[in-house]
Amino acid sequence: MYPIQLKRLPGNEDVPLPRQMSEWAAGFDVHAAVDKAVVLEPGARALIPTGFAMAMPRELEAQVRPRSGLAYKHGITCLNSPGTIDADYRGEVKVLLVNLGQEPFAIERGERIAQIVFQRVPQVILEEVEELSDTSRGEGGFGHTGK
Ligand SMILES: O=c1ccn([C@H]2C[C@H](O)[C@@H](COP(=O)(O)OP(=O)(O)OP(=O)(O)O)O2)c(=O)[nH]1
Ligand SMILES: [Mg+2]
Repeated sequence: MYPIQLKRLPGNEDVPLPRQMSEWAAGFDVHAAVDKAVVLEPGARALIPTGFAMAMPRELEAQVRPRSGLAYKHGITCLNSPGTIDADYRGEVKVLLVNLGQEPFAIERGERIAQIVFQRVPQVILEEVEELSDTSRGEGGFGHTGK
């Protein structure tokens, strides 16, 4: 169990903090902290505040992912999916939504707009070399094994 600290930002006492909607849910739903409804026209995008900031252990990241219901019913998804929240980020968590549907969509205050999933990030060291190890794939990629 990793401790995650959530800080509610001023003026957002009425906006729920992220929460699981079922006991074993991987994602914690996050809520829109818009002052008034934001209408996303088809093709438009908007950066939606969530009313909280957080701190997590260094070995974690949080991914901001779309909710499948909003995507399926309304074409609303996260443009930069999955969004990356770095462990050292202390600003307000925001969700970059885009409307890929055919109709305008209103995002209301308090509405669940996305979900965050916590992941462990391996610590790595990058090193520059002259040669890479041989493999049977070599430089093949982008469909070279067939359709
Ligand atoms: O969906 C997102 C994606 C990012 N962020 C915040 C947390 C993250 O740590 C920071 C930077 O995100 P990212 O590294 O994806 O963006 P960048 O364009 O590389 O910005 P920066 O130069 O600030 O790293 O923005 C969010 O609140 N929501
Ligand atoms: Mg970055």
